[in-house]
Amino acid sequence: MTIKVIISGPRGRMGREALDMIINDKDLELVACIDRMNDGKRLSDVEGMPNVNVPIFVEPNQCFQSVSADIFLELSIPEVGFDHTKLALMSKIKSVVGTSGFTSEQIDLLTNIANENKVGCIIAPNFAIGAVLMMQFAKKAATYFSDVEIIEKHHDQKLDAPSGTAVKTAKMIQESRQAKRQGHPNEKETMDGARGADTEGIRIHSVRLPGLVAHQEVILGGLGQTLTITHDSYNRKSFMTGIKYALGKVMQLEKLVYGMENVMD
Ligand SMILES: NC(=O)C1=CN([C@@H]2O[C@H](COP(=O)(O)OP(=O)(O)OC[C@H]3O[C@@H](n4cnc5c(N)ncnc54)[C@H](O)[C@@H]3O)[C@@H](O)[C@H]2O)C=CC1
Ligand SMILES: O=C(O)C1=N[C@H](C(=O)O)C[C@H](O)C1
Repeated sequence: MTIKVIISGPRGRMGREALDMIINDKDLELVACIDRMNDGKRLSDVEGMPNVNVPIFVEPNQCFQSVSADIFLELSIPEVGFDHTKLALMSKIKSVVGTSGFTSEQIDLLTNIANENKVGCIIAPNFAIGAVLMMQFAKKAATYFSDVEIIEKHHDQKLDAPSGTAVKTAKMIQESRQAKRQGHPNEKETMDGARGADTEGIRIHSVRLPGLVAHQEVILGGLGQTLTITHDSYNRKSFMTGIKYALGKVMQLEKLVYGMENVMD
């Protein structure tokens, strides 16, 4: 039996790559798309899209009520991704969420909906295996180095800052160390933002430049030494193995899991 997938954001950079992955995988079947335009059209009617005869919906609820699907794959924009996921879970459709930029409160709300309805959901700040390992290594390193800063670097079309990966990395590091104010106690910013965003003392610096895809450095400092843990995604294929893995894993879940590290064997 194939796993039936609805994808949100099919014309985006991630959506387009995920469409190809799903279409070429014998275990997966694309059954519908949610987009901000082309309502009522078939995917095959849209220029530049693969020749697959599935419906496109602008209204997520109309899609969830009329299409039989196993999983909703959210890859659109932060502004709508939360509502889409909430509606999918309320319709008892398992969800895999790649879209970043959700607040902690939004993640808590989705967790409650998924867990109360016993519907599987994976929110993956980063699907790339190397990025997940980078976060785990950073968490481990922070048990020895309590001073740490994060530099995340992305393409200049990214809507949210800091990145979902940086936020999750900081959360994982916070599990290994006490909240700590870093730097000189009397330090002052003479230009706003010079020290980056502050999350329980961990500073996150966001770089946005054309030419970049998705990159992160976690720099840990100790007496006379630093340790830098780096991950680079050079293209969006780097995320596809993780998406395929999450689609398989979420089928076994009846609750929400935040982070791929929590479903990796
Ligand atoms: N978790 C992960 O490993 C990764 C997550 N991302 C995240 O995935 C999301 C998508 O990234 P990209 O593809 O680079 O962005 P993109 O800007 O290329 O694509 C977003 C797409 O969403 C569509 N969209 C806008 N409103 C919509 C609506 N109401 N319904 C359905 N679709 C709508 C846009 O038309 C666009 O085609 C971002 O939040 C990004 O941060 C990106 C790469 C990896
Ligand atoms: O927008 C992107 O491109 C990416 N977004 C995710 C994030 O916010 O961490 C994952 C990856 O970094 C690519």
